[in-house]
Amino acid sequence: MPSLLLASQSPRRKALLTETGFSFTATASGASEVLKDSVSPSQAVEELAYRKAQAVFDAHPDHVVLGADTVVALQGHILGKPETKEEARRMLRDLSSRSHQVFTGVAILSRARKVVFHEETEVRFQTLDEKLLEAYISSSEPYDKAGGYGIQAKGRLFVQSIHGDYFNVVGLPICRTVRALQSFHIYPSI
Ligand SMILES: Cc1cn([C@H]2C[C@H](O)[C@@H](COP(=O)(O)OP(=O)(O)OP(=O)(O)O)O2)c(=O)[nH]c1=O
Repeated sequence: MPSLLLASQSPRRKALLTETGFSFTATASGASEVLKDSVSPSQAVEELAYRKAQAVFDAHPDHVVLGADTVVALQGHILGKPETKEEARRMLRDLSSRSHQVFTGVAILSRARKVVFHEETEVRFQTLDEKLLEAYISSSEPYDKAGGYGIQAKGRLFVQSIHGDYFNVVGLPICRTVRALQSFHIYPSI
């Protein structure tokens, strides 16, 4: 059976794959995440997922390599990870009382096949309570996450509704990923 390499150091992606029953080895890709400004959210996540997978595949061509990338998009504009408290505050205020889209791109590469796709989930935030917002941005949670929140943790306090694959928001669209991995003869154990 081919063995799976995850081109990611994201703790969420590792946990999602493990909980779903996959065995794999995780390795950092070191791929550049710089993109042209004109690129759309769906193009961005597919391109970055591909770069991450390709960087690891180049070093391990006998494996099946999976890369992924997640961004939040508000009215077509990409929100990455906030670097400062001010940036996190601004991002979360922008998301307040509105719907945004979470895009995750996935690339799976082997010698025999290449599969690249993205999944989109719509998330609506309730009107943010200023006290909760200040407490949230004073925690460490927003800073390694696209859009500055984590739906799987305290960030769920802001979420009014979601339409689409929940796991896509956390960082990996499990349903489509499982199907795609099957086409590489990689199956979860149950
Ligand atoms: C919106 C949202 C994003 N995120 C995370 C998923 C991704 O890990 C992160 C977006 O950053 P990515 O650049 O996609 O991934 P990463 O840097 O964490 O890991 P790697 O490049 O090694 O694969 O935001 C959540 O955990 N919860 C959420 O609700």
